[in-house]
Amino acid sequence: MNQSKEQRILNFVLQNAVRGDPCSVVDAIDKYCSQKEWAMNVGDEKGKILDKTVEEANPSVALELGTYCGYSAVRISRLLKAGARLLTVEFNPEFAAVAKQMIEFAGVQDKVKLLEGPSEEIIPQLKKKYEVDTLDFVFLDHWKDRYTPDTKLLQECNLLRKGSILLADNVIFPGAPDFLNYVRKSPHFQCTNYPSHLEYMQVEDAMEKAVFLG
Ligand SMILES: O=C(NC/C=C/[C@H]1O[C@@H](Sc2ccncc2)[C@H](O)[C@@H]1O)c1cc([N+](=O)[O-])cc(O)c1O
Ligand SMILES: [Mg+2]
Repeated sequence: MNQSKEQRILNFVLQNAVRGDPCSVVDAIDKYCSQKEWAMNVGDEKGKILDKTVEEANPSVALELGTYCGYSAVRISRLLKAGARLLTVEFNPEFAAVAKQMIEFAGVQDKVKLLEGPSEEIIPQLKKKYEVDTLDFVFLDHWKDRYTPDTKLLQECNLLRKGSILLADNVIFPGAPDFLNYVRKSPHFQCTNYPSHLEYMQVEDAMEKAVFLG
């Protein structure tokens, strides 16, 4: 049975990155996806915006929606302080299997918990089943039409606190117009837009930071 693109990306990492070195894993994925096969990793240009926002948040508990191959899970977790953790949600079992191996090869498995299932089911379980009080940082990079309902769900489940930082990928391309509308109009969020480019392409894109005001 022939390999998926995600398996080819993982194999390239296993052959070309250094086990236990998250930066080498991130660099290998970027090398493969810029030179061989495009894939929807956040990439290095937007990845640098992600890095800065994670450093600003300095989270004890972070959530990622949309693990895919694990690129941003590795990128985020490499910046986490001792004892901090990232919960990442993926509902496609093939992608989750690749991401699990990517996370373990990078050596960040003690910081990252991959939760398999749809975000709308997992978010309401975070407090009781995953012992979360509130989230310090949330990276939204899953289906773009889920950004708004899941942001509302995070609020309804009391998972955000004054100062919680949400960062959304792709608000220009493929676009998340209803999310931009929702957070920019809401009195509960202070928003900042970070223009950038689509990963590995010369297409305009942007990330949106939305800080919860309580
Ligand atoms: O479509 C995009 N991303 C959707 C991502 C989806 C990821 O999240 C889950 S969906 C899910 C659902 C519910 N809960 C958890 C995960 C999918 O299995 C995939 O792993 C996208 C597309 C482009 N592009 O150029 O077309 C560029 C990007 O940067 C993108 O992020
Ligand atoms: Mg994306």
